[in-house]
Amino acid sequence: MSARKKTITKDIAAQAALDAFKKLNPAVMIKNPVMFIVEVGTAITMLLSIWPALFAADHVGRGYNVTVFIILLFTVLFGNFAEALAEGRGKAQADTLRRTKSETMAKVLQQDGTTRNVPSTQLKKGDIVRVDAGELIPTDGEIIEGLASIDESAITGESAPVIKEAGGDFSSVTGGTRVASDYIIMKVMTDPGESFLDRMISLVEGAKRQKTPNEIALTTLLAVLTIIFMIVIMTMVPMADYLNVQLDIATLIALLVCLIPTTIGALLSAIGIAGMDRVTQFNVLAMSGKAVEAAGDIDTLILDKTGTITYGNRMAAEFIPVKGTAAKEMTFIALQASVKDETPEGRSIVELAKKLGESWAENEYASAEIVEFTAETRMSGLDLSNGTKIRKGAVDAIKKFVGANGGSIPADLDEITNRISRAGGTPLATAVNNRIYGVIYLKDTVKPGLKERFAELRAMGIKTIMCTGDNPLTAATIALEAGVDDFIAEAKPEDKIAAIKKEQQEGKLVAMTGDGTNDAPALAQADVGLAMNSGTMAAKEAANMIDLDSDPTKLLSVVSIGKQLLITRGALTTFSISNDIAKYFAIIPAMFILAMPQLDALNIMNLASPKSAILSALIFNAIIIPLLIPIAMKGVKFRTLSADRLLTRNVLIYGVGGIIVPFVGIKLIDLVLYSLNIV
Ligand SMILES: Nc1ncnc2c1ncn2[C@@H]1O[C@H](COP(=O)(O)OP(=O)(O)OP(=O)(O)O)[C@@H](O)[C@H]1O
Ligand SMILES: [K+]
Ligand SMILES: [Mg+2]
Repeated sequence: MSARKKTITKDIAAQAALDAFKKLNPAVMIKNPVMFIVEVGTAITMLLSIWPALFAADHVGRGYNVTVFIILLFTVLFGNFAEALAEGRGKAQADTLRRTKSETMAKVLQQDGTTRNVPSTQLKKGDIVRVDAGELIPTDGEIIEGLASIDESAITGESAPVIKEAGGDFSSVTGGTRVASDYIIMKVMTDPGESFLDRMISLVEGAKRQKTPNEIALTTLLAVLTIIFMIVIMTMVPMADYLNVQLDIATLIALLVCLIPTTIGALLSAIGIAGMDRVTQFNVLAMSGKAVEAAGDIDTLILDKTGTITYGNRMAAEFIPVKGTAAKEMTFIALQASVKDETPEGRSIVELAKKLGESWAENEYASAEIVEFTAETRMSGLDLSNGTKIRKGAVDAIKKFVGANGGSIPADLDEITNRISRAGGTPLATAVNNRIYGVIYLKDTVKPGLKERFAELRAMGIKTIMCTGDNPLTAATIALEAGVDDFIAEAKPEDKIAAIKKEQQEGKLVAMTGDGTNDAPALAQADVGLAMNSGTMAAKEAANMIDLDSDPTKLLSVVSIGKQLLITRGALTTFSISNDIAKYFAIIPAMFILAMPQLDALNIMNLASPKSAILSALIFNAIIIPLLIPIAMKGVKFRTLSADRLLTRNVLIYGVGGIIVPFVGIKLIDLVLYSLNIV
């Protein structure tokens, strides 16, 4: 958990206070129907403050109109302030990010091998750029040559540099980060204005924030309630006439505002923005509020193994020949199968072979055809010009390859593979044409602390499934070590999608975390796709969330925040509506008591006067908004309880509380107004 960004500062609060006035613009307010009605009421009472007899004969006086106008104005401003405050931290963060986006000169490689200086803002997709130690990476791209340590602190806030290299899942670099040592040659992958940093800025700033389907539904419901109460208030006019109770326009407006759900109306968008902001504080970029909400309802989490559950730096640890093959021969074949393999696995095999004394001439394999690794074939290797096919890859894939060439499977192959797999390693079988020579042992490390966090997810009722291209035995070992509930082995990209679709068809919401290009389609299919920042560009583009710290258990925090967001919205809606009901019973008896003494039984509040009842309720209605801002921003306290118990608890606290609090609050305000001789 990171608490590296400061919460609300004085600057943010001051800016929010200013923005609260700017947001009075009716064109902006109309998006929030409840508060728009309050604003219209504010405008009408403003007119009445100037011309008390504008619409009807005046019998309340200017002072009363002015009072109602001021309270209404504050009601609207408080709501705007809540929203502006929620936006504040993101805006401040966007400013900081913008500063890192300083224009740099990029060294673009020309056809003839020389470089030409081009401003970073003019780089286009496909340009090849050289970046040396100490220089800023001008824009997003993929390393095509070199290995360098990159300082990504400008984006992740993490000061320890990360190693990035050509080939494999760690080749993507982000504009605005810095090459700390060595150099890289990179291929530009984004056009101007569409870089990760650009997207990040507009995200934290909330520039493209859209209402989530849940928010739209709730806004509609609140609008309907508002219309119903408008009708209720209008029917009150003839009733009051009949009873000889004089109801003036300011009072009717005040009554309406007290009864419509202004509390949730004022806080609704702040709750959503604050939720997204809280996700950002955990160093996760959420592309939409919808994704955060979906995270709150996740049933199943599908994780990719390599690079997500494990660190993903699978290194060759040992070459194990099958019986009848000499160790030296096995090493040589492993080397041949990997000389042109640019993945980290391939390079680590070459390294190990070198360490074991193998060497080869500069252009020994110049005429050989490279067979690149794909997640589909799960093999890689070389086709020599004499027709010899050298391969290494997943054991089942190599078995099929050798079988297709008429070869047989060595008797001890399975035993060797099982030994590696049981240790959690990845076995790569090596073969030439129809003969298997042995197995390469790739070692990887499970990230620490996963077991505890997966246990927490289980306690929330979320099932974790690891999905890997590796063999079932390795998968089982790693699954056990990491503590996931289930695993799918020998999975090709389409199997990952199928796994997600299967869960979705059962009506479940599915989250997926992954880092590789082969994970991209699955990340897009999932309801919540969380890509590791360490991963490929394709994964990051397909996902709707990116974890800047590349920690798969971060999803746990995101799930908590999502749940908290949904609960907070539910709790404050409950509170708001029960508040309004309570206000109804507080005001109406007080208003009609003179005309209908029978109402005295209902007049439990015993307020000073009908006027005091109205003003006290209206003041309470206004100040409850800023009082609830902290809850809207931080979210209601959230514990890992079952959904049922959470619901009961919240209905009790916010429903019953919502009825009691206004009675106490209104009575107190009434006493104050009375003692100050205001009413
Ligand atoms: N460079 C390579 N050459 C040949 N075979 C490889 C290479 N890298 C991986 N493999 C084999 O292909 C399998 C699938 O690899 P892939 O990277 O698609 O999935 P994975 O990383 O094992 O699983 P995950 O989806 O968890 O990341 C690996 O388990 C391994 O057996
Ligand atoms: K209200
Ligand atoms: Mg992978």
